[in-house]
Amino acid sequence: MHDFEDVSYSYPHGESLSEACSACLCWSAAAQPLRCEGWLSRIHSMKSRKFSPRERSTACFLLRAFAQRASEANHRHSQPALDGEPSFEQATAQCQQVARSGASASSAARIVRLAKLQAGRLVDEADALRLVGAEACNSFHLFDERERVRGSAMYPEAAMINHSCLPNCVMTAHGRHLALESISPISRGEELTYCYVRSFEAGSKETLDPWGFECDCVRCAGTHPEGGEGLEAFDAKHKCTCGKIVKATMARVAAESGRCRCHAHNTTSG
Ligand SMILES: C[S@@+](CC[C@H](N)C(=O)[O-])C[C@H]1O[C@@H](n2cnc3c(N)ncnc32)[C@H](O)[C@@H]1O
Repeated sequence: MHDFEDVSYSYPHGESLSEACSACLCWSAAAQPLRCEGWLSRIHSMKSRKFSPRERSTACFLLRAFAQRASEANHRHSQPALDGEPSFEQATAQCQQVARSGASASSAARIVRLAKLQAGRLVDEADALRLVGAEACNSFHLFDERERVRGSAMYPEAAMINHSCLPNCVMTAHGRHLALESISPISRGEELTYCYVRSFEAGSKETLDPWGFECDCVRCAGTHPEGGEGLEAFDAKHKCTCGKIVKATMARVAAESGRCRCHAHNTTSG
């Protein structure tokens, strides 16, 4: 098991994956925010209500990203703060405080307003959308023992690993640790891949649709050297009854007992 200790960004109190995102802002399925038309007006309309931890963390992430960007680009740094608005440093500190303590409706609204203001001044809308998408696309959910999402974390090394519908690894979360385990022999120099989606429907374009990229893996490109038979053999060996791609032993146990063990496996403490 490999521990990715460098958790550079995390936020507590995530919400259940099964809940639909109320504002289409930040959703586990990555690139969804990128497609959200009129994102800035949506964030604006959030002023009127208390917003969820997921939404809050997106706003916080944006502010931090903008703050970092500003400190890297000195000429931008010289822009004066808008009347009555805090500096980047103050805004970032506020964000962190809100993220730590949980936001009241008014401070949440303020953070959102700040994010919108800073976004408007420092990055264009496309850039802001790209940032939100990148955050969602590159972070991993942390699950509790009942497989509810309790948070998300950015693991920079793990974020470099591409998806495949015919992967040679599986990624599992053990508390705050991610484990990347091989499920088939891997040649030297061969790319490591795992399947991004938890319930995998072979050949279904919709499965990956929310991620916003077109998969070019061997299965999707139709270039498996053994053709359909090779794919069927892989699925028979590695597809759990729940649809997830797992280690062969787990798929076998699920097939024999009729009971999926993915949940237990995912929540085993590392
Ligand atoms: C978590 S990142 C993986 C690392 C990324 N390839 C990089 O170089 O930073 C996810 C992004 O990688 C690309 N990607 C991952 N798997 C892919 C696949 N099977 N086919 C095409 N693009 C893929 C997509 O652009 C996706 O949004």
